[in-house]
Amino acid sequence: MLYLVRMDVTPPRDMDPEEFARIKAREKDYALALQRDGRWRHIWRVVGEYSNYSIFDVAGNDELHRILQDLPLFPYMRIAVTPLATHPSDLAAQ
Ligand SMILES: O=C(O)CC1=CCC(=O)O1
Repeated sequence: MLYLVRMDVTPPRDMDPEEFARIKAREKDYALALQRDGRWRHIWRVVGEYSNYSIFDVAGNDELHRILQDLPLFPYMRIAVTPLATHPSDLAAQ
């Protein structure tokens, strides 16, 4: 199943910048591993915001929830998930 996910990151004001840099490095490693295995299909920065839009291709809600919950930045994120279905006018679906 495909999901559009928006992640909005709010770094804690009082966190040591070096600690936050370490969390971001772990986040990047985690995201790259999921991109390499094909489950995190795309990630785009939202212009002017500390946010991204991502496309995930996973078995279903439970797998996506586990992936999102294990994000190192999860405690500092608001996440919105939109499940995607095939559009009848999609050329690829003809
Ligand atoms: O910077 C972000 O948008 C949060 C994030 C998700 C994966 C990653 O590497 O950073």
